[in-house]
Amino acid sequence: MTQLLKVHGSQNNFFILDQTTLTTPLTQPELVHLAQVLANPKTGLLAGSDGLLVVDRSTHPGVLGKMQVINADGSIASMCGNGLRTVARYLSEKYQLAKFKVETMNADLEVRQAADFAPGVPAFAVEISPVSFDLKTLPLTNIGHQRLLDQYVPEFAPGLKFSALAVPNPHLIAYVKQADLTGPLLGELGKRLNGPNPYFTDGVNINFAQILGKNKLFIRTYERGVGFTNACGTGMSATSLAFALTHPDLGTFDQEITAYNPGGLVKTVLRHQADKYWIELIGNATVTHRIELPEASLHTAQKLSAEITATGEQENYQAFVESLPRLNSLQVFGDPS
Ligand SMILES: N[C@@H](CCC[C@H](N)C(=O)O)C(=O)O
Repeated sequence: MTQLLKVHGSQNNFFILDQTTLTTPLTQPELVHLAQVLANPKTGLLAGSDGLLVVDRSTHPGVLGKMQVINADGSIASMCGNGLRTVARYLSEKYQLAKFKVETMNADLEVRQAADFAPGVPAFAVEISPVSFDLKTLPLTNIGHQRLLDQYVPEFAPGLKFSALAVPNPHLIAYVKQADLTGPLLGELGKRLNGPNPYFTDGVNINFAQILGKNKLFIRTYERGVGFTNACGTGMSATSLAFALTHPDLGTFDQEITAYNPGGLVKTVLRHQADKYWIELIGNATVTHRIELPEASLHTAQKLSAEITATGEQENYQAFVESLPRLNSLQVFGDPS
């Protein structure tokens, strides 16, 4: 029998599979197929997920493990901030370490255990980097700019100013009024820029943020490869950085920014050294279920008959979100699993 974990960061839900525990590790096509099956609310376990986080050994010196991110549609992402916190917790418990590095597609990133967010709500802090404003790295083409920071792009939506950056996965950001945060525009733009289009040829994560005050945002994300999620860790990191650069009176470096999202909240801390930016993302790393199933069924992703045990952590998480201020109709207070 093999164990999968169902986890979340701000109710951005994932399964974790540790390839090192298998007699025969899954091939890459098997992993992609498994991710699609597990994520699907009909074929998956526990109402599906936003993706699969694959843990493996790292060959890099001084790095404890490796994370691969597979989106719900089977596409591969270079990073996942909420997911990295949960992988950090998994590796921290496996190796009894509180601070270490995890290999991701483009960088070995620092992670550390943080103070619990609330009773029974463990939290981790993870490094989000490298950051790039060069539109070639997203890629974003055919808009006549090399960088996009708080500029009107009528091709995307008239009347909104956009910023774009890679952290290193691609993000498009707009600061909006509450009507646009909850209205249909984000979904329409998300579908358009993640289908065949001349601008984001590899798709993009789109973040609409409402400015709530000094160092305070509410962020809703339409994710590439997924659709609407309860939260996107890299999205909240990128949106916090763009906030401080475009609204320096309201967003500050080296201080905590609170980023509310439909699934809860995270804290971000923006850092800038020489010409380099990076972000510390701090938030819950919750394990909701432990799932035992035969290794063979993982290879085929068929007949996923599993023994599922709830950990009880979701009740603690729900008590935490219930204590948050009611900000809008997007907030998820029910049980997502
Ligand atoms: N939910 C994630 C981001 C996952 C990857 C994204 N969909 C992409 O394709 O870039 C996060 O918490 O950062």
